[in-house]
Amino acid sequence: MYVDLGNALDAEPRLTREALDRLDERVADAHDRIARGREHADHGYAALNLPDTVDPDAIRASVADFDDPAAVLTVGIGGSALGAATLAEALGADLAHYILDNVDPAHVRSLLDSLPLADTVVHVVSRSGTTAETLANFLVVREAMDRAGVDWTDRTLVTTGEDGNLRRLADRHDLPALDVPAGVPGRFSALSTVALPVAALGGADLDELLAGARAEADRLSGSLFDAPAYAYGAACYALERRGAGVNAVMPYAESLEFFAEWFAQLWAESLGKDAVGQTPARALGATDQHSQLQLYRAGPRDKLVTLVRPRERPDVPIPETDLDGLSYLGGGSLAALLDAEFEATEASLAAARCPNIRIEVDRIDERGVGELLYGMEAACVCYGELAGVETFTQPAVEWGKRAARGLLGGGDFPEAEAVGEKRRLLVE
Ligand SMILES: O=P(O)(O)OC[C@H]1O[C@H](O)[C@H](O)[C@@H](O)[C@@H]1O
Repeated sequence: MYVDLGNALDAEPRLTREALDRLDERVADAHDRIARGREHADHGYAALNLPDTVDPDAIRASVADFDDPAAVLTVGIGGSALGAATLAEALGADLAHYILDNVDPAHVRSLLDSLPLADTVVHVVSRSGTTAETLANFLVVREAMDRAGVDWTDRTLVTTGEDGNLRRLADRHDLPALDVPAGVPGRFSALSTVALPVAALGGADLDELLAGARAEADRLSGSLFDAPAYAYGAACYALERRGAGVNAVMPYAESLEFFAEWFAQLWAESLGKDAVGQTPARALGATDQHSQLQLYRAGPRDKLVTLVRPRERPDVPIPETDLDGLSYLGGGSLAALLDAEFEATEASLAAARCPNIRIEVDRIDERGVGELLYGMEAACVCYGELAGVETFTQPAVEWGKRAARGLLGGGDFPEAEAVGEKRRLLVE
């Protein structure tokens, strides 16, 4: 992964090269803490060991019996869905991958009506094994398969923790079940049993994916100037402290659209604590040049824009045309056009002194995606160390989960009482 910080310097909010040099001493300390955490496989830090601790053979074996399914359905939410979505979109070009994360009944019904259930593999994922949305959706999927005369126990793979309702369900029906690795929070689990089965079903080379992640791990060092992941994490932290409370992540690749969503959870849930944090915004180049870019360039000076692209991509030629005014396009190619748009956006932000950072991988292939996901995770951990937050917890999310569970009669949760204390000012 390549990280270019040039346009992040001396913009507005203002980060100087000298400030980065000073921050580098703290990055060295952060790196020591991260290295120690990895060595002891402490909670969260263990995620950065995944390229070495995950067993790709076991993952390949877990999907080997599902030969060539027409579709794969991931039932999970948050970190238990977005990693699979990211990998499937980036690498599984021929894989028909669907996600059931939300419990919007209209969506669930229409998706189940359209899926070839007899030929669909269902991967149910929940680290805790208790998440209401995931368990409810799975019960609905099971029943839909039953009604369609499909033996769902033959079509289901589970990934979950040691105990919890999903583990009990898997045991009761003797379903194939993979373990969520110990010490790895959901949003850091893409390179594990949580998302790799879908990548394997899509024909991705898991060894290369992990090799990409390992290459990025090997670049972690005590200086942000030698470690692309730390360069990104530290620059984001420094810019946020100076007023860039928003980080708009804009990949110039359609197959990285889910990556931006995955990143949003990683950044928001890990770093949004103690009145600290950087709000992730999702954009897509070149599409959002024609919508959101206006705000990024000319709106409040509270933003960093992260531009992401592969250095090489497959191409499509643009046919020649004799239409005046279009001749500059004819004979060119879509990749050249997209790259020109990328360069132009970067330059337009720089000219307006809006801080932006360029992140590149060689290609959107297993190696590139492994580098990118691992690099962003390490960047996030580095940011968390510098900010002094508990990167690996999500108490605000848990609060809401308990309130919802209490409301549904799933136990005695005092958080549910807040529902009665809400204020209203209804205008009809
Ligand atoms: O994997 P699960 O236990 O079902 O959790 C799924 C998601 O639930 C919560 O909302 C957590 O805050 C997320 O970090 C997690 O990814």
